[in-house]
Amino acid sequence: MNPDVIYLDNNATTRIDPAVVEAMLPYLTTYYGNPSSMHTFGGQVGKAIQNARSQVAELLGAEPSEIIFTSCGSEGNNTAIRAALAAQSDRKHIITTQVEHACVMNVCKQLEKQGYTVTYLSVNRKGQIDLSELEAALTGNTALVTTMYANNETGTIFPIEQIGSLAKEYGATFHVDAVQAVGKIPLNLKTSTIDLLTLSGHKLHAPKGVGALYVRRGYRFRPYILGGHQERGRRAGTENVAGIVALGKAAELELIHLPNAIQHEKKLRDRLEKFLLSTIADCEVNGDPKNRLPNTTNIGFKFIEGEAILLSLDRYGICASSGSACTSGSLEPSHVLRAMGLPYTILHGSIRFSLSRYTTDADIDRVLEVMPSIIDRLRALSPFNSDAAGWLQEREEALVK
Ligand SMILES: Cc1ncc(COP(=O)(O)O)c(C=O)c1O
Ligand code: FES
Repeated sequence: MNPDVIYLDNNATTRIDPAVVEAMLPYLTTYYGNPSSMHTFGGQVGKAIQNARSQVAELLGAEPSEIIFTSCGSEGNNTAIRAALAAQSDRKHIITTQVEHACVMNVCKQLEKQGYTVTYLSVNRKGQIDLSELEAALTGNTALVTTMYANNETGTIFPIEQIGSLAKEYGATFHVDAVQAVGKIPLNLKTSTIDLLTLSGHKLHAPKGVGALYVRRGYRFRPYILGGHQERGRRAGTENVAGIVALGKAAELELIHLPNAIQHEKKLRDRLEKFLLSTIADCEVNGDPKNRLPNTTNIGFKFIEGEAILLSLDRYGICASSGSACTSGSLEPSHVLRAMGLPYTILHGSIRFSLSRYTTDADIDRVLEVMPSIIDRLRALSPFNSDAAGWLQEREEALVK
């Protein structure tokens, strides 16, 4: 591990567990056969894939036959949405939320151009949806309800089973983007209303470029990538064997680590949050404090730019983020925080710290040591740190009302 880096950006990606690297390496060197080949050399690789399938299934409380390996979370989400629409091709309505990841949002935008109607459920100041808005939107024409399990930016967890029960009442498919939930909180799909669920390896200490899609047994699944017969004809393409073995191992390790990791991350996250809120003026937590991932905190510091905070933290080797990795750099305020209706002054000054089981007390101590002076310095430089700021905020609050 790079000893100079304090890595608090685990919702963007995670460190690969050394045991995962060890498990995958033989499939990049010795066992390079094609799992579809007839010979024993290829066949043993096929067995490794089946083993990984069982490991991923076990983490989710699913059956191995319910797991399809994919190349990433984005592929899983694209596949799930298209599969749901193909399963009920007479229905032309989709329900999603205003805070989804780009790989759901942009598919929905495209589907609108292709004749589908999409309802984007709003969220409140905590980033929570209103179930009555969902109920009012559902009709017999709704093919799909697709929501995330937990938000990548704020960690807010949606009431998944309640959403699923409503979707079922109207015969709609329920797809969940659980990329940020798997490996962070326990899931049990045995007793769930979820039909399709997406996960991504690089968010749970496996490498980038591998993921999985859970498809409930009996679901009329239509493949998205057509070609050979891999994954029982449900996802064509020669398998990323090393990546799949890695994902299997990472899933197995999550089952072992999860209970302690939750306690560990929550304790450190809460300490970080409490200290910052009590020592720095004009800052607040964005998200739902009661229903939130244990590893995530998103904090808005009024009157300064989040990007400036990140650059200052970067000078100390501290990695955090604002918005999501794929939209950062655009200087556009996050669509998630915007949908939550946050005032302009917080919207631009919000940053996310996301922890993992590798985060240490010393990491948090270092952040606490440097943050107050970073914020003081930036506020002293800020053109908003004057009467103008108060005026701007009042004007905005008046507009919101
Ligand atoms: C909520 C959510 N969905 C989907 C994705 C996409 O996953 P991947 O990077 O594996 O394509 C991400 C990752 O950034 C995410 O945070
Ligand atoms: S690809 Fe991960 S945040 Fe966008």
